[in-house]
Amino acid sequence: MVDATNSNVTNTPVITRMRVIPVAGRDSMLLNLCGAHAPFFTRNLVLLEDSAGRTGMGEVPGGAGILRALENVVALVEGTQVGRYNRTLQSLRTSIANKNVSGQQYQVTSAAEAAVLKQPHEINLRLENVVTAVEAALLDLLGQHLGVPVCELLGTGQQRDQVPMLAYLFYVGDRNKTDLDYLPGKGASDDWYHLRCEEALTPDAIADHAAACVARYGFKDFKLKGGVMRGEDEMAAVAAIKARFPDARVTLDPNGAWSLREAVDLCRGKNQLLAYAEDPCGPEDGYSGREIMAEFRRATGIATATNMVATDWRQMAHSHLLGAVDIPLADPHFWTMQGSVRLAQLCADWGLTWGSHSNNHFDVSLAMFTHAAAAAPGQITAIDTHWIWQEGQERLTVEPPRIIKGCVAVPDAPGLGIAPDMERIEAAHALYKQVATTARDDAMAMRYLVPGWTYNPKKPSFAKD
Ligand SMILES: O=C([O-])C(=O)C[C@H](O)[C@@H](O)C(=O)[O-]
Ligand SMILES: [Mg+2]
Repeated sequence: MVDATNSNVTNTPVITRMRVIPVAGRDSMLLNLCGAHAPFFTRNLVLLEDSAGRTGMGEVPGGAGILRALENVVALVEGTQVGRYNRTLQSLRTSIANKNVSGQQYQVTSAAEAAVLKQPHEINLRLENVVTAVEAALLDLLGQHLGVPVCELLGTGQQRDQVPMLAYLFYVGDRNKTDLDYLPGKGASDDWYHLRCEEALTPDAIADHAAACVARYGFKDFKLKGGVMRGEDEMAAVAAIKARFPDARVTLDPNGAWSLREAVDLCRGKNQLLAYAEDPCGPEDGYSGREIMAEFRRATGIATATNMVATDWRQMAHSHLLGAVDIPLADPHFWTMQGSVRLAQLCADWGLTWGSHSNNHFDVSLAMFTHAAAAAPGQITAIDTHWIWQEGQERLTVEPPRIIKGCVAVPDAPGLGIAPDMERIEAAHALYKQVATTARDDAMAMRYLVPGWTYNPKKPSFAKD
């Protein structure tokens, strides 16, 4: 019998250093139910160095809570073997679960998070964010050690060569009405790099954004962030996109801002317009978001997607019993890379469709999304990415994955297929130190457009009364 403790069977490289680096990047004035994105977003980066001289990378949402939790687990990661990554991740889970994290501050950056934080699942999400940052970097190192891409190490291995991404469109506020440090765009007036910094509040302007994205990235799928204008106006914007790109799959995500009645009235009979509806409604009148979404689905026959009401395994089980969600958006940042692929396997076997949610992110996360989606079996929906709002001006890697014809090609290179650009990382860290306290305060930015504005989860943020 082989002795599992024998050093001969555990001679993979050892983690010699774990660095946790909070970073910031620039953003446009994107509108959502929570307000308007401020000019900067933050992320937490993990860099793991091993005894073979390699570096592995992981990226997760920003915020002081995740940062502190990552710093607290450094001693559990340094000195461990790359090949024993599951053991290391398990020790992280145990350590974090045993700590009382409820007293820590968590930075709310989205309507989806705001809704989630009202529920006890807050702690799970944070735990998984912390685990994912280390998991991604460990898998990156293991892939490099074995000479295989990360997607080969997930689930039943690589399922596709190309990962479809969607054009994630937003209404954009007028940065000139603020004294905040938003960057102006560049290039020709119809180019995406220019348009993404300009006000876009009408269906025509949104369709122009869609066209500019198609010209630059070749997307075939679109998502409009709703919960901003009146529901009718947002549906008109979807219709404007569809009029320009009749074959496109388009969805709208008001982050549960509509009541069930409004959602049904807006969407019933609109199957030609909406490929699926993302969180059209949420909890109301004592019924859970899952129950209300199930009613919406029965009343309209339109498939539903969510990153709000089926965000962990327990919610997923209830959601499935109710038939509430067709497309769980299993963002690997809060499901973990392994967990997200596990959910994809379940989707393939149960007749559901896997997809992923996103938040503003850098190129490390783009690579993580790509590998998780590459390992997702069966039919998947084009995955969310905010990268189009950063691409061309932000990067932390030497050569970020590229979106071409609406897809990212799965890298053949070992690991995540990316390499850190330390100069860019140091610059993003220096920016973080300048802006961390105000980054992604969506209400603050919205108050420049609507004085005295406050968040109401059931009222579109920019709709006139
Ligand atoms: O699908 C979603 O709900 C999201 O992408 C959440 C994000 O935080 C989005 O609302 C945003 O970036 O404003
Ligand atoms: Mg969503």
